[in-house]
Amino acid sequence: MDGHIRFDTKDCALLLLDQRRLPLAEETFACRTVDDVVYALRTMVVRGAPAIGVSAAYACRIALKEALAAGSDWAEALHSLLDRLVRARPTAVNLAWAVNRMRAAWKPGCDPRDLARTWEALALEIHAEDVAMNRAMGRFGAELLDDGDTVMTHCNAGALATGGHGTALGVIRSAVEAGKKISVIANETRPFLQGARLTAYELHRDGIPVTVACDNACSQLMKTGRVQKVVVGADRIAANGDTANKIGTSGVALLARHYGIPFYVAAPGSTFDLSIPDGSHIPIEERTPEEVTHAGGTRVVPEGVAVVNEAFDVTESGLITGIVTEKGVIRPDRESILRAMGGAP
Ligand SMILES: CSC[C@H]1O[C@H](OP(=O)(O)O)[C@H](O)[C@@H]1O
Repeated sequence: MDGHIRFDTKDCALLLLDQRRLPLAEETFACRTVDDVVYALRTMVVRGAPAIGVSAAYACRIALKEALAAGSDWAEALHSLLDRLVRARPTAVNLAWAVNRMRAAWKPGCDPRDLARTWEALALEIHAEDVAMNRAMGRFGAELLDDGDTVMTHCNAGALATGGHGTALGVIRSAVEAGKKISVIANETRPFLQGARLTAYELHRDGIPVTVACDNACSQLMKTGRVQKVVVGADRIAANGDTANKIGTSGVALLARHYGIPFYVAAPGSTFDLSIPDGSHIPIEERTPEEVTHAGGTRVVPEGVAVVNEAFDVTESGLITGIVTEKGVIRPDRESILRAMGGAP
């Protein structure tokens, strides 16, 4: 699964596989303005913390083209456009991480043509790095899985959520590549159904056995011995290991602890936010009520009834068995994280 995030240099366009349409249709959504990219991020044409970061890196090149239309004030206009990209989604730290990395490569007073070349190369580098990190993570994580395991996942932390290969699904793919027989239970993950639509789509294409389960089946599946491991992705990991991920993840972690099932988080270094001491500081995105009031375009909640649609929750580090990173599997505690991630900012 690759090619879901592409940049057309000639057209200066970010080409995205439209994840809102999967699994029924494989359609490309073309972004030629920052407005297009912000729309794509907010409506989850592209989603998944690392994929959001990679897309934003390419989008900086679009922002530069747009800013140059402002003439002599192009630098000020560009900073404003980059700020709009960062504000598109608040929880996944990879978005700000990628844009900040692009900004750091922008030498004040440089010729915009040089900046365009620098940014195009850097965005490609960020994309390639993400895939390489996922493969390194996969190798480390695959050692945690045993032949014959059924692994529960939540949401989609696959190739579609990253630059390629995936984080949680990257661990599973690498275990299969190493010859282990792995099956997956993919929690459907209401309300956007990333598990039912995207994880199932990815693994079915790969020939990896996958069963979709209702989110509320989790306890029953664990209690009856049908889950040996849990591996999930992450959107932001605080310095103490508290981890923000798709809503419902903390409940899965609590149930895994109750039933004595190892619970792993797989995430690259770009997902760690060492500037915050614990998960209470992680902003939680509130999404549109329509994602809850409607299913498949049909209203399922009576008009006038309130809904809550927080897109993420935070799993306390004490519920996490280990964090799989490109640098190895680390304990979810401040000392281990700072040692692995090179110290506090
Ligand atoms: C590879 S981590 C992907 C991470 O992002 C997802 O959120 P969303 O689909 O809203 O972007 C979910 O939390 C995944 O675990």
